[in-house]
Amino acid sequence: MTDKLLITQEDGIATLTLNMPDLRNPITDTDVVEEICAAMDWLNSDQSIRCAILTGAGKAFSSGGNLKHMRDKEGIFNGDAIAVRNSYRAGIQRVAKAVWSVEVPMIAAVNGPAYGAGCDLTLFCDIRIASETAVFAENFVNVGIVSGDGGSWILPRQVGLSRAAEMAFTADPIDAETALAWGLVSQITPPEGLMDAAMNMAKRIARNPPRQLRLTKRLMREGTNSTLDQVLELSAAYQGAAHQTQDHAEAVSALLERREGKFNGT
Ligand SMILES: CC(C)(COP(=O)(O)OP(=O)(O)OC[C@H]1O[C@@H](n2cnc3c(N)ncnc32)[C@H](O)[C@@H]1OP(=O)(O)O)[C@@H](O)C(=O)NCCC(=O)NCCSC(=O)/C=C1/CC=CC=CO1
Repeated sequence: MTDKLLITQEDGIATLTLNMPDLRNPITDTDVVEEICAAMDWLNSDQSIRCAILTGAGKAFSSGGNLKHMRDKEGIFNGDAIAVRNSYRAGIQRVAKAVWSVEVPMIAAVNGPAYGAGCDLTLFCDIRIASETAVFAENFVNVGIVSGDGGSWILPRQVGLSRAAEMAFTADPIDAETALAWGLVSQITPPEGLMDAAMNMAKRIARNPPRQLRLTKRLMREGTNSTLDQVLELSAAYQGAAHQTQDHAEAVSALLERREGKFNGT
C-alpha cells in the first residue's frame, strides 16, 4: 500500500481521497489502480460501511491518465499495441468495473477538474456533488486517444447521447453550472462547503437499512442492462428477502411510532 489513496471511515461512511495532488491525481499508475480496486473490494466486504465518498486531494478531482507516463511511454504505456491493450484491461478498465459495481452508494465530491478517465470515474459513482471550481472534460480525442475506460458507455447514460457526443467530440471542459443544467451533478457548493455537503448526503443515505441500500443499488445497476421483466423478477426475489429482515420490521414500527429507526443490517 502507498498513500496515493487515503481512506478514512466514521459512522459507516468511508471517505476515499485520491492523493497525488502535485500531478492533480492521475489514476492510471499501477499502484493507484490496485489501491482503488482494493478499496472497492473492502467496501463490498465490510458490511459496516453504508455509504462512500470519493474525492481528490488539492486543486483537482483527477487529471485522468498520467500524461507524463504517456509522453515517456512509461509504465502501462510501454510496449506495442497488444501490450497497451492488455494494460488497459489489467488497469483502468478494472477501475471502471470495480467502481461501477461497488455495492454501497458512492458519492463523488468533485473538488476541481475531472479530466478524461477522471471525468469518467465521477460518472461511475452514483451521485456527483460539485464544487464551484469543478470542471468535467471527456477530452480523450484531445489527447489523441479514445476513451478506453468505459467513458463511451457511461457518459451517454448520464447526460444523453447528444450532450455526450458534444463533450467527447469537442473535448471542451464543461463547468459546474453546465454540469448541473445537464443533470451530471445534483448540487453545486462553494469549495469550502463541498465535503460538508457530501457528508450530509452520505449521512442521509446511511441512516437507512444497509442491506436494503445495497440491494437497491444492485437493482438499479441491473436495470441499466435488463428488460423490465428481468428487473421485476429480480426485485421480487430481493423483496421476498427484504420482508423477512429485522430492519424491515423496525422500519415499519418506527414509521408508525413516528420515531427514527435503528438499523443493524439484519
Ligand atoms: C486542468 C488540470 C487538470 C489542472 O490544472 P492546474 O491546476 O492549473 O494544474 P497544472 O499546473 O496544469 O498541473 C500541475 C502539475 O500536474 C501535472 N499534471 C496535470 N495533469 C496531469 C496528468 N494527467 N498526468 C500527469 N501529470 C499531470 C502538470 O504537468 C503539472 O506538473 P509540473 O508541476 O511538473 O509541471 C490540468 O493540469 C490539465 O488540463 N491536465 C491535463 C488533463 C488531461 O488532459 N488528462 C488526460 C485525459 S485523457 C485520459 O484520461 C486518458 C487515459 C489514458 C490511459 C488509460 C486510461 C484512461 O485514461
